Amino acid sequence: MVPHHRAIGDDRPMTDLLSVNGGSPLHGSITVRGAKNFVSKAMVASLLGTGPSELRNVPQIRDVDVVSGLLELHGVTVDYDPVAGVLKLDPSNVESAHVADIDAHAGSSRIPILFCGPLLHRLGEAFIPDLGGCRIGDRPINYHLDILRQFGAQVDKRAQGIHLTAPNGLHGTKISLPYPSVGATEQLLLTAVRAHGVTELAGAAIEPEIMDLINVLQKMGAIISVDTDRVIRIEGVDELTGYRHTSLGDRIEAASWASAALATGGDIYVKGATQPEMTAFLNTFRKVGGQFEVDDEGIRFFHPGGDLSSIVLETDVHPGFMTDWQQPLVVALTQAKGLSIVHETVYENRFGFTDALRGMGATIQVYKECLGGRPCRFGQRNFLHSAVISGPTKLQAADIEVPDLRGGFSHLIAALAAEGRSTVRGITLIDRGYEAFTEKLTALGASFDRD
Ligand SMILES: CC(=O)N[C@H]1[C@@H](OP(=O)(O)OP(=O)(O)OC[C@H]2O[C@@H](n3ccc(=O)[nH]c3=O)[C@H](O)[C@@H]2O)O[C@H](CO)[C@@H](O)[C@@H]1O
Ligand SMILES: C=C(OP(=O)(O)O)C(=O)O
Repeated sequence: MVPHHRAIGDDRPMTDLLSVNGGSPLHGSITVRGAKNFVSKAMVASLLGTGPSELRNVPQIRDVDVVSGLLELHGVTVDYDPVAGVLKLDPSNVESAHVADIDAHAGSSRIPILFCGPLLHRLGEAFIPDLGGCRIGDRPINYHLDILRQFGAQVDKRAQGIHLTAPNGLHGTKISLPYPSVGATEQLLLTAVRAHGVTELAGAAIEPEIMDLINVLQKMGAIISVDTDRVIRIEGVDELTGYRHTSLGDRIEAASWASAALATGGDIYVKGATQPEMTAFLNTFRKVGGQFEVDDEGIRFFHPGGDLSSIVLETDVHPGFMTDWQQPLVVALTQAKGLSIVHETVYENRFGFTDALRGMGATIQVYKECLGGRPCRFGQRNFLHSAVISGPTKLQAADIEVPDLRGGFSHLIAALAAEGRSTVRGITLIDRGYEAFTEKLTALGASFDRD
């Protein structure tokens, strides 16, 4: 396993506090590599292969470390070159891991639940630790467990984690998801590709990261078709090989830097950002008043000067405006003229990070009603899932604590936009999904200390 470090090749430990001297626009060029929400899944897929796999464009983020550790516990040989971004995974000697070792990974990320199908196929049983991930809602795993049961798995919930077996093997089935969950769709794919017979999933999520996982599985020998009506069909096969694949870029990281450019009045070229995966974000960015230029290698995002415009926005599953883009963009909306409305329809509790923004002078109110669009699943319940942002407001420096991955990056953007010296605590959480972000801040001319 490769521990996450301050910079590629630099193994000094990092502190958890960043002091930011804000108030200056970010200017310059940075690179984003592979998508956190794809790379981790492609790593799990390697467990299904009879031979080694090679994944390229792999970023040095903590979620890669976590999944590497879990794979190693199961006997997979992991060899990661962070400079080249090449990850080699050899599953030739997959074995059951010690339960105590697995439990030690409790709370580390949400990826362990995706080990179920591959381990059941490989070993006939799976031990899964309690999941982690961002606390932005309840995040139940009922769809995952229902899917696994429908394939024929027996699920035993324990005081810590879950234990699964498949005494009669796993068999293709017909499933309809009540909501197009990304994780549940991936669960189904990783289980169906080697199940006996045909599986059909209606109501599937079709995020670009899922499409790239399908690319990987097809390279391994799987037979998968995707219809335009969110129906995915998989014909199970007896054996899958390893794969060689280059990850798609991280569209969430790219949008986060774009939002930082807008909030600070700056100009950032994001090498590795790609247009097709960011259509919904680019439309919104333009409506707010940001400008962008797309070329073959990336996208330049910049604030053209003048006022930004307020907007009405709803987060949604792909191809809509994704929820993970919401938090960084809200910081930019504090600088837009007028009232913006943001309706979060994917997670019921993703506005907690606005408390700190209010403390910095932003005018943001959160409501339990579905504002600005259609009613969503959270409407008749007690969740503060709509926000009204009134701007522009001058942000003031403050001492803030990182609540979660995207909320933390948003706080960082706010600190960079605010005049004066802010302290941002708990920034190692940001390492979970933003590669070398302090180096990128330096490249963009930010003034801060991390030591
Ligand atoms: C590692 C990773 O890829 N994380 C992403 C993934 O999370 P993740 O796969 O966890 O998100 P889901 O798409 O599954 O969740 C969407 C909604 O479905 C609900 N749900 C989900 C599963 C379930 O069994 N029951 C249930 O009710 C969730 O509570 C949530 O309200 O997709 C999200 C939506 O694009 C992104 O925000 C996350 O960054
Ligand atoms: C919610 C996120 O990730 P995770 O599912 O890993 O918590 C995210 O990347 O914004």
